[in-house]
Amino acid sequence: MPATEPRVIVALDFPRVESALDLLGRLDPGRCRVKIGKELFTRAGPALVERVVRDGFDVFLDLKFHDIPNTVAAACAAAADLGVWMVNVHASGGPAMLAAARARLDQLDQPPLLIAVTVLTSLDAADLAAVGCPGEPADRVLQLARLAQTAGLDGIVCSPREAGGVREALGPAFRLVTPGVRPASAAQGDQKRVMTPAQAVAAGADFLVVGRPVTGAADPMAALSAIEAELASVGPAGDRSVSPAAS
Ligand SMILES: O=C(O)c1cc(=O)[nH]c(=O)n1[C@@H]1O[C@H](COP(=O)(O)O)[C@@H](O)[C@H]1O
Repeated sequence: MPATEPRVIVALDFPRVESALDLLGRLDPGRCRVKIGKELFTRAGPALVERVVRDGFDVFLDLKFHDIPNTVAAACAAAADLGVWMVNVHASGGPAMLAAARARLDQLDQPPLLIAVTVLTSLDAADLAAVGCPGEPADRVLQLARLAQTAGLDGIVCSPREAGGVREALGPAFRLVTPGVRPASAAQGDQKRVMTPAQAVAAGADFLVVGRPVTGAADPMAALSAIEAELASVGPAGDRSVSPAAS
């Protein structure tokens, strides 16, 4: 992606809609993207998504669809109707579900980017074993990333720790969206597989999803600026000169 494209996606995870609107009013659509996830969507609904799109933001609608193929395909179409830039589904929904979502969005002139969540960044190897998937998160991420690429998805969500391996295996055009991003001074919270912003980009991440390090900071705009400054220090790393088709 071009080095000038905003890499940071601010996760608007707030218990009050007013708090999200307050931060949005201070953000610049040319500077960052925003993510509307389950918390804000459940409180404010599609009308808020449409409003944020109207305000000029690229919106990642993070509802992590995971259901039977027909239901997920229809939900993706509904998300696209809101004008969002990116939607996500769980890769573990399987090949037919991924293919159905892809086929449905392919009917549109300007579909949003379709991204598959691989292994949640809050899980480590012990958590995976507890749900019947023993092994290293990196191996499972790569397996699910291959599945997503084969089904024609535009990229995946993974932790920055797996970005390097996936990038090497699946090439420069496959979008890597990484939450689990923590500036060195930030609390890890419930995230188990994390890296700093600079490390994430150096590893090959295209987009960094950042929530609490910005939204929970005493001065969110200063926290965002510090992340941007850290990314600027990485230079052109990650600039693989691939233009996102749908951005
Ligand atoms: O799909 C996501 O965005 C996502 C996937 C994942 O594996 N881990 C993950 O943290 N996320 C989201 O990314 C955001 C991370 O927020 P912070 O941990 O506060 O930076 C949250 O909104 C999560 O819902």
